[in-house]
Order: sequence, then C-alpha cells, then structure tokens
Amino acid sequence: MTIIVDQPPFENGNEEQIQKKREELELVLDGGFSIPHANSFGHNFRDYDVESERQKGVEDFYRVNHINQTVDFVTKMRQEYKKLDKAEMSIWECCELLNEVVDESDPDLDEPQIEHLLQTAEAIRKDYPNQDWLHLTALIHDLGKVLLLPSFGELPQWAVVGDTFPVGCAFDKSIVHNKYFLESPDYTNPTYNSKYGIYSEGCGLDNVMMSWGHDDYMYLVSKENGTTLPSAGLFIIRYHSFYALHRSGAYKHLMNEEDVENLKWLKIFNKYDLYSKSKVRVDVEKVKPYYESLINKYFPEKLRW
Ligand SMILES: O[C@H]1[C@H](O)[C@@H](O)[C@H](O)[C@@H](O)[C@H]1O
Ligand SMILES: [Fe+2]
Ligand SMILES: [Fe+2]
Repeated sequence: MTIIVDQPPFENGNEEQIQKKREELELVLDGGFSIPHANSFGHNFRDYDVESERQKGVEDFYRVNHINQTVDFVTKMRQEYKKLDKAEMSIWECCELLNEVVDESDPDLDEPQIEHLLQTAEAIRKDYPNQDWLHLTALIHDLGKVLLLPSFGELPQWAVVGDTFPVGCAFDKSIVHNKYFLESPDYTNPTYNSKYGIYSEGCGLDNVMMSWGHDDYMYLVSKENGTTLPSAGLFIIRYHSFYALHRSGAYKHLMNEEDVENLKWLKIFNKYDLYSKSKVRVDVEKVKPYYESLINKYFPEKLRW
C-alpha cells in the first residue's frame, strides 16, 4: 500500500513530529483502511497552499469566516438555534436534504454531501465493525450543513462550514489562514485576546464557545432531542472541524479529563472523515436499512431542528 504523507515526512521532522506521524500511521493501519494517493483534484489532502482556482475560493472563505466569527456572533447564533423551531424531521430525511449541499470550504471534495456521509460511515464500519455508534456518528456528523438551506435560515457558508476554533480567547497560529484574524474585532479586545481569555485552565471544552457552524448545531440538535449516543460520539460531532486541537494539539490547556479520553476517538474518526472522500459512489439503497436500524436505536423517530 502506498501512503501519501500530507505533513512533514519522517526524515525532516523533529522527535515529536515523528512520534505523531507514527501514531497516525498505526491508527490507520490497525483498522486496515488504505489511504488514497491524493484527493479528487490530484492534490494532497488539506493542502491550503496549493495554487488553484478552488484554493482561491477557500482562502476567501476563511478571510470572511475569521473576520465574522466573534463572541457576539456566536452568542446570537446559539440563542437563535437553541429554539429548535426550524423543522421537524427524521435523521434520514435530513441526510436526503444534504443532497443539495456543496461545501465551499473543502479543498478535497465537491461532491454532494450525502456521498461524503456514506463514504465516511462505510469506511469506518469496515474497520470498526463492532462500534455501531461510530458508524452512526459518521453518518450524521455533517448533517448540520442544512443551515445553508432556506428553511434553516440560509446562513452564509462562512457561518456553517470550515474548520472551527474557540472564540473568547487568543486565536492559535495553527488555525488555517490565521493571518485574517488580524481583521477580527475580537483580535484587539483585551478581554478576548489572551491565552485564557474568558476561560480558565482545564475548564473543559464543554464550557468553551466554538465558532458557529454545522458541528455545534448538530451537537445541539442531537443532545436536545435526547440521543443515546455515547459521549465520544457527541464529542466527535461537536469538534470534528477543530483541527487546531485534534491535528495540531493546540488549546489542550482548556481540556478536562473526559475531553482527553474522547479526543482519542476523534483522532480515529478524523482519518475516515478526511481520507474516505472520493469519486466512488456508495449504493444508498443497499446500505439504507442498516443505517435506519442504527437511527432507531439511538434517536427518536422525529427530531426538532
Ligand atoms: O465538513 C467540514 C469541511 O468539509 C471543511 O472544509 C472542513 O474545514 C471542516 O473541518 C469540516 O468539518
Ligand atoms: Fe464537517
Ligand atoms: Fe465530514
């Protein structure tokens, strides 16, 4: 099997990077999932510096995202969406709605989102056959992207997709296209721009406000509708776009013990979220009965959105 390394290769990395790379490879190989050579555009995955038309769009996306995702904005969004008064529907109905949605922040994928959900879920199911909660988590992790649709408020892309990060404390350098934070009003606000900002050491990610988007929304919907998914599943849903944490190891000072445990599962999940993106279609009708059975196990029939 050929493995493409999208981070510094072994020889050039320092001890820490080498160790990290080893762990990553072990995780992938353990499960038997083979990493594709390149994304659908023939580039390395998550290469935000490659020269291409798509990348220009992605960079522009992050400029607007970083300027507008402020403490004020997140507070307003949380208030609005906790009403859960936008729709009533089942999980599967929501999967079907995602047929319409294309994510402009994603340098690796321009397929409809339902393909991505099923590709991720099927890949993780193959390698972790006994963790049914993980299969369902994969299926639903991006459902929050319905926020882009008219009946869910038709939020702009910058308020729905892309990597997420904490607001209310200093923005970490590892966040993609971080130079655009210089234009954020929170960047110069002394209450928000120190290492801890409005938080304290080990306060737990649960108490941290993340930039608003599909992750936090789907977490809210799952929780408020009484899902029985384990806490690792909810953690994956809520922080799967938080690459500064799960890829770069930033913001660890805000985590508590439960976060540390859950992060292990998030790191496993991330390989499948990222590397299962391909042009190979999943036969929806064939796998639907299996996922319907998981939905019945972990969710009520209709949810408030
Ligand atoms: O679903 C999204 C997405 O496709 C993005 O491009 C990425 O930045 C996020 O981290 C992810 O959760
Ligand atoms: Fe996502
Ligand atoms: Fe995803």
